[in-house]
Amino acid sequence: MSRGGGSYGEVGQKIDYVFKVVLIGDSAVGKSQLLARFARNEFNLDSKATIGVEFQTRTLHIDARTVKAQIWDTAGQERYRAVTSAYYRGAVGAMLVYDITKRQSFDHVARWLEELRGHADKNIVIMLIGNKSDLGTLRVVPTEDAKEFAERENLFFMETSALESTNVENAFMTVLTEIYRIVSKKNLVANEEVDSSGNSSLLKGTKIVVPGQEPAPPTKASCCMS
Ligand SMILES: Nc1nc2c(ncn2[C@@H]2O[C@H](COP(=O)(O)OP(=O)(O)OP(=O)(O)O)[C@@H](O)[C@H]2O)c(=O)[nH]1
Repeated sequence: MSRGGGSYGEVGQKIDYVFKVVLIGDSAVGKSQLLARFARNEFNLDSKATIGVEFQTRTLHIDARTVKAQIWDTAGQERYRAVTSAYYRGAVGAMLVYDITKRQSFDHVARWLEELRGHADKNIVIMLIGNKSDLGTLRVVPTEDAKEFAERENLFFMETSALESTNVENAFMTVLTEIYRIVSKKNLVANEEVDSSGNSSLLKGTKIVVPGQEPAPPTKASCCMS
């Protein structure tokens, strides 16, 4: 996340903030398709497993500010995953995804949360996502179970369908708006703490990504249902 003197986006637009948000969760729960839907409004039913890591960006406006959402995606499968610490570094938001038709993907959510909390900033905004809500007849994870888990763990929660484009925009915008809310509140209180490199440190302990200096990818409960 960043706030600096400002940089300019693809169309010469001034960027006020860059928010890094990571996608995590088991393989095949739909992380890449949620990203494709949010970043490009696309969906691919024959999506291949992610190998390594990639990110996509989308520039949007929150409260008259220009925010670049930088959404990172890695493989759910251990052997294809990116280097964990590098993946979480600088993240100010996380989407923890499970598949409402795969019990195991929900049972693993606690483990993902543990990894996330072990590596990411403690102020990170987390959204639990039950994806594939279009497959209602195959549902094995009751909405209530996930909602209770999210409330207990203090996470946002939504069920989405990347296929039908249900709640995808809502889920990402909720996280990005919450990040923005925290940042602007801190901004008001602290009137910007500035570290030795000149970066403002608005989320305590969070590494700030200066606009225009996106890191290269490493090599190798409130609830809403619509
Ligand atoms: N019915 C339905 N299928 C979906 C949805 N989202 C993703 N899929 C399908 O689920 C499969 C896996 O989707 P991916 O987005 O590749 O899953 P992933 O979590 O990125 O998987 P890894 O890269 O292995 O971690 C693909 O066949 C997608 O088309 C959805 O909302 N509804």
